[in-house]
Amino acid sequence: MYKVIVTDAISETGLHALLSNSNFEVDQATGLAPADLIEKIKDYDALIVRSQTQVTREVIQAADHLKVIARAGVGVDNIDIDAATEKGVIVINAPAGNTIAATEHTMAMMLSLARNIPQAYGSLTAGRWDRKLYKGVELYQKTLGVVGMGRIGTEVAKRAKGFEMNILGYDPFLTEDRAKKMGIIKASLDEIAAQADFITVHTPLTAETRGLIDADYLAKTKKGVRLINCARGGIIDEQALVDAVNSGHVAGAAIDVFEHEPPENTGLTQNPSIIVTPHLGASTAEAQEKVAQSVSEEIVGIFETGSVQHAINLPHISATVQQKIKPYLTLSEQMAELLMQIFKDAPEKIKINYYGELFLEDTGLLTRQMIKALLSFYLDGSINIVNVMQVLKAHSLSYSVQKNAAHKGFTNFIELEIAHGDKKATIACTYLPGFGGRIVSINGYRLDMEPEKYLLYISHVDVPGIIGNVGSLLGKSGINIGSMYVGRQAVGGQAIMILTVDKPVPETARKEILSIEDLQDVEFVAIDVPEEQN
Ligand SMILES: NC(=O)C1=CN([C@@H]2O[C@H](COP(=O)(O)OP(=O)(O)OC[C@H]3O[C@@H](n4cnc5c(N)ncnc54)[C@H](O)[C@@H]3O)[C@@H](O)[C@H]2O)C=CC1
Ligand SMILES: O=C(O)CCC(=O)C(=O)O
Repeated sequence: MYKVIVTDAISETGLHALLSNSNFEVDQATGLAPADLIEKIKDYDALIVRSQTQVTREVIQAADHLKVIARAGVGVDNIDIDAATEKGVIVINAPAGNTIAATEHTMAMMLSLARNIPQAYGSLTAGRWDRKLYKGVELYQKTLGVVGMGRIGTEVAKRAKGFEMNILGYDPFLTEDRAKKMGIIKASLDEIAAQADFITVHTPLTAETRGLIDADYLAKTKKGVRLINCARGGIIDEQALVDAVNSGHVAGAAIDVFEHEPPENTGLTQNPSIIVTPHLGASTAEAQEKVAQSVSEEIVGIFETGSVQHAINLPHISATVQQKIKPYLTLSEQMAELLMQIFKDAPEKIKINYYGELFLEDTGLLTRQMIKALLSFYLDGSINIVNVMQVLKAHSLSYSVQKNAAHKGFTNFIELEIAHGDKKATIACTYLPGFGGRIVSINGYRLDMEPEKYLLYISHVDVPGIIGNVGSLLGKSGINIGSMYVGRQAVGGQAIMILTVDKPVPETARKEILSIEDLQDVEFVAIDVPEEQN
């Protein structure tokens, strides 16, 4: 049973995937004080938040079982991603569920700003009939600058075109071609400043975008410009905006998000030319259901099948690629576990070669899986595919990945090499559709071995009688041999023998086998084999 805690107001219908699954127990506890969250989080496997809950380093460090932090929305600036990655906790979000809601809120803010709707409403409801004061401007044929042409910026641009506005788009990833197809103009920030009547920002808040629209930038804008921020507080410098509005250079602003929430700057929130909403961009019934549904389904997937789609702290891998590399996920991990148990020394260098069709795929997850299996031999169980690269770096270990379209006789082939000083070991695997995974070589010896739970790895000189002697010693210890794989360099030369056995080989039996003449090494290997593979 996995325990999930939801600490912000989330759509109950959207949580259906979790609430209807008997493997999950869901507790809802909104408005927790930071100290209460630190106390409570200890018991939970997953945490779901919106933007209210601050998931700090202290919260993450206190979470003994936490595997997933899910943000039911886009921005993850309320979550300490570095702390989560260090602890091996996957952070996911729901990137697309509230795009339309935030887009429509931006349009509502732009129209309200153009026509002074909130101010006029306030005036009339206060008993005044003031038509002169609230004369507005049209959007028609005005120039709109969209800063950040991602999901929301793009949808805003599409809708603004419906109002027959001229659109200037700025985004490091916006190409001339895409701009042309959308019927907008790719522009620089300065071009937007010089030409735009309205500027709307739709970037995340990053070191680069904090204060992107500051006093210097505002000074470059057209007199009478109107600004909208439905993205993140801080992209437009609040005090610079207030000053520019009060000076009359900026005609007005519409702000949904603030540097501190709830906002502290009354010059901003009580300014007659600035309209404000309390972070309502994503607050529609539809968006809340979609984001809750997205994170719920993904949490079920992570715990039940290991599939991750919207991880912030893992490389993104599309569903199609996940499908293609799936057969290799367990196999590559088993191969690395096996190699470590016969190699024993901590690897100082790790080399991974992908051959065949895998050459074309994103193999980042397989690389992480193998390195995790190697390092887990010496490091504690807290290492996982989320934090493995950090652990690797912290131990100053190097790894390299090479890809080669050549097949090496198989459609796909993965080779793993580890080294400690001058000592080296290699292993390779392939996947045969219809037959399953196979280890096809160890230290240069060719094999055709199905990974099994318990193995005995023996290196010896190729002389008669070894197999019989090993078999009788195992029999004496009541250990049954399931199958046997042998490989040799030359008749009478170096050879290896791998036996699959039905139960663990006790250390006394291993030592007895090791004393057989012409036998150099005997290692008992236990690898993680899922039930369905047995
Ligand atoms: N007010 C609200 O309730 C909501 C706010 N948001 C916020 O809206 C923002 C945009 O969300 P999405 O469009 O879904 O994100 P997105 O990731 O699809 O788009 C962001 C775009 O910003 C661009 N960008 C990054 N740095 C930039 C820079 N320095 N200059 C120009 N462009 C830059 C990126 O290239 C990307 O195309 C986010 O901050 C998100 O947190 C999203 C939903 C609701
Ligand atoms: O959950 C919310 O209401 C805030 C949405 C938001 O800001 C986001 O998704 O980035």
